[in-house]
Amino acid sequence: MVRTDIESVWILALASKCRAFTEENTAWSLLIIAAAWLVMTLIYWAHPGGPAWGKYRLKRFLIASKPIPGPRGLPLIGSMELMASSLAHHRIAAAAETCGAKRLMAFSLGNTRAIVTCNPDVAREILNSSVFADRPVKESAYSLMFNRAIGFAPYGIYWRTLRRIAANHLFHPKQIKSAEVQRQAIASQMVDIFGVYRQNFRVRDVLKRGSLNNMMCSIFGRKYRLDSTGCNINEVEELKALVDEGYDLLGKLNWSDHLQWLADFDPQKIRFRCSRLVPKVNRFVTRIIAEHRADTSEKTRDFVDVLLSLQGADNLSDSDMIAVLWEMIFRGTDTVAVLIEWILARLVLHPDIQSRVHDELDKVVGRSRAVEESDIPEMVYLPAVIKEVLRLHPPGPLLSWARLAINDTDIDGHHVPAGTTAMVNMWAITRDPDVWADPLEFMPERFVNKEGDVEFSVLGSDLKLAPFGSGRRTCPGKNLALTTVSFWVASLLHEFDWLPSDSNSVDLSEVLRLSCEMANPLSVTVRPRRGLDLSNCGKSSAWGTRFLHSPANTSPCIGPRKLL
Ligand code: HEM
Repeated sequence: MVRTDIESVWILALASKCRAFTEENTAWSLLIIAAAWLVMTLIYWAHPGGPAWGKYRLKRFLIASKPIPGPRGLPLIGSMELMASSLAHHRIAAAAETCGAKRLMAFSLGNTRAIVTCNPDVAREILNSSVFADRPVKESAYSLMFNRAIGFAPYGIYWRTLRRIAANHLFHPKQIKSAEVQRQAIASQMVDIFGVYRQNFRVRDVLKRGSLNNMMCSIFGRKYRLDSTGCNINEVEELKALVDEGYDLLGKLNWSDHLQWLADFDPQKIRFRCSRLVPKVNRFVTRIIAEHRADTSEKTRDFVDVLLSLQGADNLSDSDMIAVLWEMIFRGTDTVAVLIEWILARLVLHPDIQSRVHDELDKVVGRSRAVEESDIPEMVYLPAVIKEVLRLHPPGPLLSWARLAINDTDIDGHHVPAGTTAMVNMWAITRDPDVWADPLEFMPERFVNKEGDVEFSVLGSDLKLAPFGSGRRTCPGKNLALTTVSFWVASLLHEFDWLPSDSNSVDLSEVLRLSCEMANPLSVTVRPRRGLDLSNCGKSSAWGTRFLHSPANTSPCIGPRKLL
């Protein structure tokens, strides 16, 4: 230390003697440094794909090898505007078209190198490659502890253990089947609520609440009624607020993730909001875990019980358990509700298709009873409708969360370095006329098999339509999601004719948050098909109005549903 100080003094003394540090020299030096920096910034930026790609390739002298085509964007920040949009999937598709890079496009998000494909063959190469088994972790995901949950956990033993536990318990076909009773109860409550309200109402809040209650029951063993009656009302409201806030934070493009020099300033207040949310989530989930530990009675096992019973290497710390449980609530809630809203919107918009679903329900179920889950495998047209909606309105148009290259690799003949973020634009693939005939037409028939045809699977084997992703990190909740969506849609369709509301026609505009939702929530009128007796519910109850237009906070009168 002393030596360094003495050396510095000598250098300064010499420099002053040499007159190297005159004001003029310093100004020139700064100017030269600034000019050099500007030139380098422009050189990096001039590279196809923008500054992050230019920096990587020029520093490694990869000038001769074929670059991946892509937009340059702006110096320093690259193409942040592509992802900052609420229609990122549209913008990326348009940019790929413009650059002639539908197979593979490179772009820069600040310092982050990204690639995206709008082609099913290249999508398969990316998603099924072991190199892309990791995920880029956003600051918000770290702050919300999601790096310890399945979706953001780094590829490795911990992630594999979590997937195995979830597959053996939460997503096991037996477990999915055993939750049928709860799905039935929620479907019945939804029918009651829609039957009360009947005219010109929004479906979204009820669907989201139903979906949340369903996950709360499977994960935490908590049974809430959709009308929020009883002492749980505060807990439901608290939970909903926590989920909404987390959803908003994870769905935002955080500029600090890609421009590290911004991180200290937290310009979008994302770190600040995460730091306020985490203790609330911890308190909420810790309370439920403690109640499970204290409860020694015989009851149906939920996912908390499963995690608490794990022994040896599988045993999770409390904080890891909180992350895993919280993620499941999170992932399982909105995706399902968003998809059902799109399905209902399409059926309102296409009454001819709706009446074909009704005909099928009448044939398979008959009007004398409600739908049961065992009816669904007998149906052909309803699954085709659901697939067609997944094609035109995939809830994760960019497959929700991107993948990260663990090692250097080659994709579609191009060198892709480790640390590159990879995305699949499933929305663009499913609307590509080279992949689907009449891609913009809503035609469920395309999924109705003719004699001898193999049924089209949306579970990830065919990348022409893989709304749940594919490969190692494919969605583990896909069977649970499809079971829930099919049953609830069948129940809602069996009970009602779905018509547009008087004031709002169906608007198919989209907004991409964490999932891709209808920008203008669906508003409908329903007409009972099976003669529901809802007389004891009071059609104009104040509750009905409040629940369907704002968060529920009063106790409604929901009577038992009777068949006339
Ligand atoms: C319509 C409903 C759903 C859709 C469209 C959907 C879609 C997706 C997609 C596209 C991915 C990324 C896959 C990939 O990278 O290849 C994903 C991952 C995931 N999903 Fe789903 N999902 C749905 C429902 C659910 C449900 C109900 C759950 C759980 C309760 C769930 C839990 C997860 C988890 C934990 C991951 C991360 C997997 C990993 O990284 O290993 N999802 N989902």
